[in-house]
Amino acid sequence: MKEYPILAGINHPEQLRSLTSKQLDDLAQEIRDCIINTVSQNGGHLASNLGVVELTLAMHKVFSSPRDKFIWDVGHQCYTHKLLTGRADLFHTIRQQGGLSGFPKRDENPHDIFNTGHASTSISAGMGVLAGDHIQKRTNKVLCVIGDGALTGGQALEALNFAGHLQQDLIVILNDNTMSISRNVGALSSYLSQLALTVSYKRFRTVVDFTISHIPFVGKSLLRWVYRLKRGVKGIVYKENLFTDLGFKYVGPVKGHSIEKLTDVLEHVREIEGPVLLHVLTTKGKGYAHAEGDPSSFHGVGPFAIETGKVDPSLKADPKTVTTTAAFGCAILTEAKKNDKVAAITAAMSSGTGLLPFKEEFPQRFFDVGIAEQHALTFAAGLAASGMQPVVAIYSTFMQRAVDQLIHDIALPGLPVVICMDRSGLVGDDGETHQGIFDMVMFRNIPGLAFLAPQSAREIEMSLEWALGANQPVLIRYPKGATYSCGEVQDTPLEEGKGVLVKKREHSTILLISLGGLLKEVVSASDILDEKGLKCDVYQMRFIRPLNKPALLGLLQNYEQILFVEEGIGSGGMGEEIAMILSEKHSDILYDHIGVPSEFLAQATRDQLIKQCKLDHESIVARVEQIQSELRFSKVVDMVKNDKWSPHNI
Ligand SMILES: Cc1ncc(C[n+]2csc(CCOP(=O)(O)OP(=O)(O)O)c2C)c(N)n1
Ligand SMILES: CC(=O)[C@@H](O)[C@H](O)COP(=O)(O)O
Ligand SMILES: [Mg+2]
Repeated sequence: MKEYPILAGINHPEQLRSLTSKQLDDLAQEIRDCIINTVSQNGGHLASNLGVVELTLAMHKVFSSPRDKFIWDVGHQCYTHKLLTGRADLFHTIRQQGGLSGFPKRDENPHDIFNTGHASTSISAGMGVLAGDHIQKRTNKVLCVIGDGALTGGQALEALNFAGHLQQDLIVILNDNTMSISRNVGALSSYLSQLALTVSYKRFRTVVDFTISHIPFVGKSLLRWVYRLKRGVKGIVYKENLFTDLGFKYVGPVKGHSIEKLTDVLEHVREIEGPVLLHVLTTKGKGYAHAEGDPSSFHGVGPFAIETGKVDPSLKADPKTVTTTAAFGCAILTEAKKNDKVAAITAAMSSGTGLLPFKEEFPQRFFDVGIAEQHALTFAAGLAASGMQPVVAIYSTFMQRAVDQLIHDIALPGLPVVICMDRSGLVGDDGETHQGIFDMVMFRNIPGLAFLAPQSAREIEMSLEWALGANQPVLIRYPKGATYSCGEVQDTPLEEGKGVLVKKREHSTILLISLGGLLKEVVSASDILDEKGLKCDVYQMRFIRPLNKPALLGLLQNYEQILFVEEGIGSGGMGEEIAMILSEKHSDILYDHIGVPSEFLAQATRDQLIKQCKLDHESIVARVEQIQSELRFSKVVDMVKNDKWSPHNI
């Protein structure tokens, strides 16, 4: 911390109160440098964090955290808050295994009042905390910081509705940088831009006030006329707006990069009774030219070189590697070229889900609905009801938002909506909130829904083609990162309910079954086992539902031992279903299954998490060997029991 002398002296945010204005500005610069340096090494949400340095400093100066409670929507902008609340020393560990989380976490620090990661929850949570504090006769303040992107989420609007009704002293700070991950979209976003124009209006008014009012005789009436004209021309409502209509007091818009100004405004806001919305205008990426110039690319980044803003060449993926995201982006383009009914929908994740090429080529059939997963699914259902073939591209973790829409609006009426879930399985450094490990246990038993799990680029292509021809709801899940293929055998055409035997060895008695994004680990394990003299085959499940049970049983009966490996929660997962299918017919086959433990998994790299969950190739080998030795042991016991013991018999 030597390079950040002021920051190093801050152990508690109260200390900010003794700093001069100049020291606070210097501290803001130190914090920016610290965030840029750390994120350039660990990766993280750079642009969003750089945008709220001054706002966070002013909040901590005016209010008394943790007595006053700060709730950060999404939570990806909490780095300055972490740095000011006794975590500066550990900041270099952010988003790393065993280190600080990239999001607020209650069990990490008492200043983290509420865990976040998924968008649009802060106002609901803040209302709950405030109502609870009120009942318990506490007099603290509750502040929710929500971005213009997160405000597009339905839950945020439900909460505004409730806050306006309850009329408790909630402070909502709207951090408006006109950006979601990509440029923010929707009527609300346009409305906020209109509202933001009142800043220039106010400045204009000050100048006009002074000059016109000094004109003899006509000055005052001319001034009134100019105000009217200005309002009329830009359609600006100066005081009343959507928020005041909902029962909030509205303050702003305020420029968000002067600590002094923000401090003044927050001191004023602190005294207001009833719910208040402070509208702050910030620049995403503020203070780092590369991020200001391209805030989308610097929203969430991996390690990069500070000078150039580019990824360190030594860390770049092999250019031949095709990611699952790119494979899907390519596949949907191919389908859309063949079929003009194919439409694509994203909930504010056009870049992350690989839909940018589609958006470019078919803008009429592309819909970014904002951070609104529930709406995305029911909107897709509506498109399907009108005869279109909608494809929703979404992260597995965000599908959790839309379970009822999937069941009630899509599966129940059997509407042909295809849902492509990227980042299914272990995602890594975003941690608990973003792991895509629940989708299989949540969705594998929904009637009428087909569910596929491709691995290679060709399989992603075939799965989408199959789904669009199936005339039923279909879910397709694929992992984060590179596609994986065992070669030509994996290009075998897709057959409903069946997988593919990707490794076949002579006289093998062991079968490894892979489901999800772990085929590479499973194949490596089989190679190691083969070298050790344990012959095993590898089967890749392509369908989670429907399953062709006779075909599956026909395959399974050829083996003495089967190990099922899935990248999803093991308890209640497919491994258990296979156990049941097998036990009905072949209870003599030794069967075991491994999956992700039923736990919330904190941040680490994807590879570290695979190891931690004992799903890596070494752990798979160890598991097979352990079962083999148990098998040998039970054979010996049987022989001894039957008086047939001989070392040559095992
Ligand atoms: C439910 C949900 N959907 C999608 C996301 C992915 N996501 C994270 S941040 C973000 C944009 C947020 O924009 P905004 O609230 O304006 O914050 P900014 O990054 O501009 O500071 C999105 C879409 C998420 N975290 N949660
Ligand atoms: C905070 C958030 O939800 C997103 O920014 C998410 O971190 C994106 O993940 P990817 O980097 O995998 O697209
Ligand atoms: Mg924003």
